[in-house]
Amino acid sequence: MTSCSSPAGCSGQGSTRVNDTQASKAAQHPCYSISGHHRFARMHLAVAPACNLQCNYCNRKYDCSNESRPGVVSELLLPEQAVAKARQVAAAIPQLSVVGIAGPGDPLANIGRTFQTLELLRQQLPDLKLCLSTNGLMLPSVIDRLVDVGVDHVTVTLNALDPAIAEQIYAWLWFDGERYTGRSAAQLLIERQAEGIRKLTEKGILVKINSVLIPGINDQHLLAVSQQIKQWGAFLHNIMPLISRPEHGTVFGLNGQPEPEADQTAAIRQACGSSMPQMMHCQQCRADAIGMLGEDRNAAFPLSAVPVTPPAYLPIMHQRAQLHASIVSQGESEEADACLVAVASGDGQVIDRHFGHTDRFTLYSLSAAGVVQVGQRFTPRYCHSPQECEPQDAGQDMDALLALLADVQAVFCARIGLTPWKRLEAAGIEPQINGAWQPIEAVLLQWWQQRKAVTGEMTARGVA
Ligand SMILES: C[S@@+](CC[C@H](N)C(=O)[O-])C[C@H]1O[C@@H](n2cnc3c(N)ncnc32)[C@H](O)[C@@H]1O
Ligand code: SF4
Ligand code: SF4
Repeated sequence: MTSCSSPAGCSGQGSTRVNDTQASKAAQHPCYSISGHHRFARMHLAVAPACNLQCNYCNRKYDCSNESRPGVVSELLLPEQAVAKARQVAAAIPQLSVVGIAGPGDPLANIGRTFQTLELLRQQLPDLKLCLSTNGLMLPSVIDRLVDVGVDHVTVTLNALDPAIAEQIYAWLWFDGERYTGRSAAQLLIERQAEGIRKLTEKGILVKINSVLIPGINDQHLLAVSQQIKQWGAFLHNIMPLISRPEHGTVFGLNGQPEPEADQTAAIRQACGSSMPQMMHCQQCRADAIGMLGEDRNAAFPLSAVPVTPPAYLPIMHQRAQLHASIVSQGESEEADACLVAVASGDGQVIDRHFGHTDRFTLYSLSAAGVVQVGQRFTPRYCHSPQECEPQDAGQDMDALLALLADVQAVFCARIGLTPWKRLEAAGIEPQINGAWQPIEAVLLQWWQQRKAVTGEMTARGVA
């Protein structure tokens, strides 16, 4: 399996070692992986207008289709509109791998709209990575919901650990129906951010920390931030230069707070790189950006042009899986005997899930490039308890599951009932339980070598 020791080449002498599961999760996220950013696309859904915090560098009232900076959008979307648009974009941009919510306000200050969007995305686009960007104030309250809906990348903006510094950055916040200002607001925010980040990393969610570099306020403090987030298990640090123009109408812009020079940003990133891998390729995107990083195709997808009846998704998903398999295995998966297989695993290391109980399958491409993870697909669950593992009537949900997996050649799981076993075989998909409780990579490699040997023998004997 492809492995790396830092977030795919991001700068950082003191890179924490990254395990295979983390590396595979990051590889297809254009922000979390430097090698992924030329090859995979992202889409931000602007469903979250409100915020529970006021940063002195942010003004979301400013809306301009030509301007590219965080917090700016052309159109706000309702959850259903956002998901319809995501389906349209998924059909038009096959490199799409991630759909995220990054504002224009804070996703967790709009909890109803945010989770409705995430749940609809999970149901209708079961293979796309879900991502979220938040100030962290409400994080501790929603960790389990994020895990349940399958969000596995979260960005938290953490500008300071010291309340004396933080109170210069934030004007006020709302929490539990109360307004906080000054030191007490700063203290509360930092406590909630710390708790949220620790809980996310404990759950195995990849956490990226954004820190806005504000000269004269937190520039000397970001090394301490980098060191602390490493302790908390964050994956990547993204130091973003402050954007502070008077015409944006922010407190900092109007007060003449200077933006950092490029060499100051570079020097601070380099210093922080001794603690944490640094993101160097952030484009400080709009909250409705679409496409590869550095490009924004949002203008090509106005809400007025979103089809009322979106195209059927599964054929689009199957085609995209072939493309992504070819990208992650550097074209090797296009060879004749390359194939896609699905694995039921909870921890991404061992085949440990029952076919009928797993909430997701991990897809692997087997080719000359070896065993390479291609992504995940969330299941429409058809069996909800061990007593139900042999459904008398393998009906709708089993049909949906077979449609989800129609492009794979084998399914590896720890256990499977007789009825689904037969249904898989009838659909031309090989059920495999021989690798139960064993490491995924070794099992897949062995299966693939045996398969190649059999295919080679048949070819030699002239069997079609
Ligand atoms: C618009 S926010 C939306 C998500 C969430 N509310 C947050 O603050 O993390 C996305 C990112 O843009 C950053 N940002 C907003 N205004 C900025 C500015 N004027 N200069 C630099 N970064 C900015 C935020 O700090 C955050 O990391
Ligand atoms: S938390 Fe995010 S959306 Fe809210 S004011 Fe700060 S930057 Fe803007
Ligand atoms: S703002 Fe930076 S981290 Fe966020 S999507 Fe754009 S490139 Fe990625």
